[in-house]
Amino acid sequence: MPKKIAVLAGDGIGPEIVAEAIKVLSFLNTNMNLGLVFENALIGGAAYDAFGTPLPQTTLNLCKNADAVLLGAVGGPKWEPLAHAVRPERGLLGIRSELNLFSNLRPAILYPQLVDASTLKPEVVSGLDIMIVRELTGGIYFGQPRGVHVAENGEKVGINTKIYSESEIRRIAHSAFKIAQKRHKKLCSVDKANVLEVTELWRSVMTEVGKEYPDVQLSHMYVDNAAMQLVRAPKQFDVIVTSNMFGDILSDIAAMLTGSIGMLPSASLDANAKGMYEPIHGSAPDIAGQGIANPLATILSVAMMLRYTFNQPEAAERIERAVNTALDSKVRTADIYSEGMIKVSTSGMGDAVLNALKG
Ligand SMILES: NC(=O)C1=CN([C@@H]2O[C@H](COP(=O)(O)OP(=O)(O)OC[C@H]3O[C@@H](n4cnc5c(N)ncnc54)[C@H](O)[C@@H]3O)[C@@H](O)[C@H]2O)C=CC1
Ligand SMILES: CC(C)CC(=O)C(=O)O
Ligand SMILES: [Mg+2]
Repeated sequence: MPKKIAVLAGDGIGPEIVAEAIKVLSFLNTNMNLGLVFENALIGGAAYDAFGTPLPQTTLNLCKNADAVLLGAVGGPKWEPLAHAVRPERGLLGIRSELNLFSNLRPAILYPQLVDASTLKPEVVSGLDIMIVRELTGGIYFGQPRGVHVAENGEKVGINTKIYSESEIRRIAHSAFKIAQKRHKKLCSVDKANVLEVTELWRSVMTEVGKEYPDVQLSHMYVDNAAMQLVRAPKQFDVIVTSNMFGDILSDIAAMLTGSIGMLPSASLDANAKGMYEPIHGSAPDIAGQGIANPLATILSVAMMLRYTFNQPEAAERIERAVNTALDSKVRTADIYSEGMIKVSTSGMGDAVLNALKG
């Protein structure tokens, strides 16, 4: 039975980086007889332009019937004048929510070849390997009420609401503890429990769930301190678990420790590890169409897909080793380039990974 992958390239650099990931995955598909089939669909601004909605029903149906989804990125200045409800980003939030992808894994690993590209000193950052577990279908990006209203005094007010139920916190807690058990057994829950009641609940549920995982050392940290600690001494962390918006922000910080936001992949999983895989960055309108975007985050997202959804650890490791080999050969896209390296385009980097895979 073939396994179907829905491919949603999206906007901006999305199509450029997804093309490289598909190049790599197609090779492995044939070489290792993985039985994968691909089907493309529109999401985000591209879908809005074609159908007037950022998440067409046909795209949603395809994703629901697929075994996994590969996504590039959505959004861009072209769609910013639109009402929020039809903006590209709502298509992304919609698909995450419709597919119940509550557990977003964002590993931040510094490849040794990129130590000089990190914003931190080598002694602070070399060997960095942390996992951010971000709750993805709740919190302030989804809470109601939302919107801009005119108050009784005639003034406009903007409203977003951060809501978490106990069950939402409990399920992301279990995801994070299970991941920590397979790593160094250290979990740091990041919240703002000193100010926000919703995260006071977050902290108490984390502590309660922690009793079921006595082998994992649980700590708590306020998000402002966590942002600071990530750039002061990031190797103190093993696994971080946090809410939707805090995880969004902290993972962009963590990305720069690895040299570039173009290096960080992600897996967004439901309760059965059916998932959507995407780089953590956006559609990078400032460099779109120039063929200079770094495709490694998307290629590494495909490795996560093979590991988490298709249970093909050997195929995943082959991709990760090939990325290592490509970096050993000194090829660098502009975002991770330094003196003495060989500057390559988006497809040049994809080719380097492909050639490494071919051995
Ligand atoms: N998952 C998604 O689809 C996301 C979508 N967005 C959307 O993307 C659009 C642009 O957002 P920004 O805030 O500019 O964030 P962004 O992540 O798209 O770009 C931030 C900076 O990082 C650079 N960058 C990003 N990916 C790169 C790559 N692979 N290689 C080299 N450089 C890269 C960009 O050139 C830019 O200078 C917005 O519409 C935003 O809403 C933002 C984040 C995630
Ligand atoms: C639409 C945004 C929530 C996307 C984003 O910034 C992310 O998921 O990292
Ligand atoms: Mg983000």
